[in-house]
Amino acid sequence: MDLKSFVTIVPDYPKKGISFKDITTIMDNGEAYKYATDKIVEFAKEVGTDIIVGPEARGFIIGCPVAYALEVGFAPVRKPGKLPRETISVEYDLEYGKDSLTIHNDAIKPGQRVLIVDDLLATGGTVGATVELVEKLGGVVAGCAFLIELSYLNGREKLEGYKVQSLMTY
Ligand SMILES: O=P(O)(O)OC[C@H]1O[C@H](OP(=O)(O)OP(=O)(O)O)[C@H](O)[C@@H]1O
Ligand SMILES: Nc1ncnc2[nH]cnc12
Repeated sequence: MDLKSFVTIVPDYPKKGISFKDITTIMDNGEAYKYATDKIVEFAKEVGTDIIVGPEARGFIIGCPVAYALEVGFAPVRKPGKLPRETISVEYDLEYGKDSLTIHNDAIKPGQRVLIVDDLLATGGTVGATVELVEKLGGVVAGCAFLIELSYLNGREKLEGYKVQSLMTY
């Protein structure tokens, strides 16, 4: 399947002046959504996965069906103040801004193999912070999977030494 044909490019994303890659047109097509999910499931099996971790909000949309298909758990990574129990947090840079991410401090068991899943790799700030959160809890990052990688932003440099899969590159 030509997954790229389901991505909608918004050339001048309002106010932020970036070329936005809209994945909602993958998700609202059952076949495309399943195809993308199945590809990440294959990668998850290859690297060995005990649990999926995904950053809000689009990481949930991609990560949860992968967890369901693998019959493993999903642990959410969220912006501060959203998770109800005790968390650990890490600061990170976005392509357009700065923020922190948090995870429940008991979400990952030490030694668990974690697949980090998100819709898109841009500067790598989000995934870099997510890797840090997982490792702080004693998890082993088995790999990182994305639908889209914006290679011109060099986010992969933040993932040196980790297994990375992107289904589409721009
Ligand atoms: O590699 P980076 O430069 O960190 O950018 C990638 C992140 O940016 C977007 O999320 P955003 O923070 O916009 O939140 P959203 O998923 O809630 O829209 C996207 O879903 C990734 O998580
Ligand atoms: N260019 C982009 N398109 C969609 N989501 C993004 N998140 C960060 N940069 C993005």
